[in-house]
Amino acid sequence: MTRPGRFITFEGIDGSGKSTQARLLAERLPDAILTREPGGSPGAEEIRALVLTGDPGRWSPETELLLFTAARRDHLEKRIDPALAAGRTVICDRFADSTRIYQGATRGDLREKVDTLHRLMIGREPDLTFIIDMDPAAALSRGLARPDAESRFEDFGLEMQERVRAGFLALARQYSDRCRVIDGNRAVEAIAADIATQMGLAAPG
Ligand SMILES: Nc1ncnc2c1ncn2[C@@H]1O[C@H](COP(=O)(O)OP(=O)(O)OP(=O)(O)O)[C@@H](O)[C@H]1O
Ligand SMILES: Cc1cn([C@H]2C[C@H](O)[C@@H](COP(=O)(O)O)O2)c(=O)[nH]c1=O
Repeated sequence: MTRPGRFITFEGIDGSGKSTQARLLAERLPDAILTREPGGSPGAEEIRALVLTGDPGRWSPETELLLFTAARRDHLEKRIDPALAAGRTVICDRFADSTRIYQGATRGDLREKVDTLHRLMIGREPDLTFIIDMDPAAALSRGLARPDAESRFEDFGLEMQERVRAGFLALARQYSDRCRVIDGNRAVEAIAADIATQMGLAAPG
């Protein structure tokens, strides 16, 4: 019988190094698929383009919540659930915790709606979540320096990043069974070694 795979997510503020660390972990696990949100399936990538590009004031927090949830539902159906059912490890760069923080507690105060939609339409929680925590000013300057920066949420600036960081730290306390806070104010290799230890892997060589 196939053993259901493990579902591992990376969360944190924009520019904290989530994608870098998710990729490095995926490279160490031969059975892993690496994916991201919003996106990860063709339909969800289309929704990503809709929600992350264009005028930052285009969507209300409520509409954003619906768009991110629709993208997640498609991603789950088409990619995450089939991979887990096949016994693979799924490593996802952001998942429902981002909705809890951005739409639920930062851009809007929609916690109840976020929880209700999650229960009705998603239902899945990660087995393990790495929250990459770092100084928002440093993360913001990293992000803004990237030529490919597409996260329009970076436009909301430092104060927003600080609120998001506080939100993720509070979430880590709330879901302490699955969340591990990782100090992201370090070199890439040191962070990767920390994550490898938490995973029970040998430090990267
Ligand atoms: N520990 C680190 N030290 C210095 N630079 C880093 C570190 N980790 C990542 N970077 C660089 O910072 C930038 C952002 O990294 P990355 O894309 O991994 O972050 P992210 O959290 O996924 O960002 P976003 O959420 O905005 O997509 C990249 O240019 C990356 O090379
Ligand atoms: C999943 C998800 C994401 N967001 C925000 C968070 C980021 O600012 C962008 C995604 O950009 P990244 O470069 O891929 O990190 O979207 C959100 O507001 N709600 C969500 O559910």
